[in-house]
Amino acid sequence: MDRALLVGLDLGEYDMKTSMNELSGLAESLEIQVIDQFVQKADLPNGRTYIGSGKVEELKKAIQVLDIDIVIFNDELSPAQIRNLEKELSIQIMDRSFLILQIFSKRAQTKEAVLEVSLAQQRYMLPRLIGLSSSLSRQGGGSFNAKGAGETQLELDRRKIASNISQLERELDKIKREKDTARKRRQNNEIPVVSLVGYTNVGKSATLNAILDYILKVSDKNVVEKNMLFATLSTFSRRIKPPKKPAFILTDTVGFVSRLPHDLVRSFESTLSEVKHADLILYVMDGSSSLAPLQIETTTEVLKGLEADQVPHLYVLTHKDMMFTDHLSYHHDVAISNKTYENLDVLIDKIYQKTYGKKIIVTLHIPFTDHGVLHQLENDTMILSKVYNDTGTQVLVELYEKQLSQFMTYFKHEQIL
Ligand SMILES: Nc1nc2c(ncn2[C@@H]2O[C@H](COP(=O)(O)OP(=O)(O)OP(=O)(O)O)[C@@H](O)[C@H]2O)c(=O)[nH]1
Ligand SMILES: [Mg+2]
Repeated sequence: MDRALLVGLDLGEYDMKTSMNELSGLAESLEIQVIDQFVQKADLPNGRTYIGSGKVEELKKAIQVLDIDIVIFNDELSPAQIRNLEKELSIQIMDRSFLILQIFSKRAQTKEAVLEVSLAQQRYMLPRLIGLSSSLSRQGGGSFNAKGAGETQLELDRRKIASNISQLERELDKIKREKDTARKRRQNNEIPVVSLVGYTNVGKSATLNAILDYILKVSDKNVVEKNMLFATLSTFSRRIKPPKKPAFILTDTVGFVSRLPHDLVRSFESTLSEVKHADLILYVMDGSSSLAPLQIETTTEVLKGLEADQVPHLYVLTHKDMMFTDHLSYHHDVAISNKTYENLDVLIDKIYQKTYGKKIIVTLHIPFTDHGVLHQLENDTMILSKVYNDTGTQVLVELYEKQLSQFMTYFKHEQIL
């Protein structure tokens, strides 16, 4: 197991303790052992080495005394900063972006996620090749033509990466087009799409599983839910059709973390485009965590970047079974438990109100010739009464406002409640 030192620069932009703890969690999920943390207060990062020269000296000593293998920085470093730090500390340097990319790379399973992570990694690498190649030629050292050979190699590497990037972009574009077609087909069916979004490990996948189990009585779990960062890296959609109600599509997707690497968000365009086209977004927060408000801030930021912040939404707190009462003061529409299923019915009700509108009671007249319609009403609405007459069936049904358009030709009148 690699032994790591974490380094953070406190520029007063965010809560340092929380952020360093999160970095520590990220490192641990790559099975890196965190030995100690260094935080320096500063007005600006040092252009050459990110932290000040005094701190670099201090780090050098700590690396020896604590027998450290990697130094991890809580920020994205410039190519020059990586190169200079590597030179001065003679040790492997990782920045926050690289660390997150590594985790994604380890977790990616579907073809789409694997391609997206590779694309993000190649995009991250391209401007950093100089740093990497200088450390390579240092290792090779001594050759009389080292500099020239290094430059040629650099050019070759650069071309290779650029060609990988366009290859990956092409493959992902193909997947995205297929998904667009599937989505259009769904939109034509007018089934609303509801997307679960939020910070990593807050309970998005668990919410999908709980709804499947509670509403549909499908007890075999459908998506992986795990107490680990970035358990889900691909989108998974399930059609949810409770008895006597219309269907909707529920989509689980990749979780966020604060300051997600820009390359990563850009590369996950195909996966995240689902969110942008959703009819309703469920902002999921862990109600048992004091970090919930911070997590929702991050989620809102990412959604803004995806131009998905205008989509109608609901704030959902999970972990109600483990929640401190004061956390109920977090702004939310519903607090649920995916363990006891408390309030899942409330959540479902709210999802219907947001996607299908309010409930109404109407009288419809279905001629005998359109018998299939009665069957559909039995399935998708609540039939309150039925009277047969000479020409067909007069039915009193309770349904959602937006369902009515399908049955408009049979409409007689609405009952005012
Ligand atoms: N007690 C309790 N545990 C929950 C609840 N919701 C989720 N969990 C647990 O929290 C952990 C994380 O849940 P996931 O559903 O995997 O989280 P996620 O948001 O999908 O995470 P990523 O896929 O990493 O983005 C799992 O161990 C769940 O079983 C809840 O309401 N109560
Ligand atoms: Mg998940």
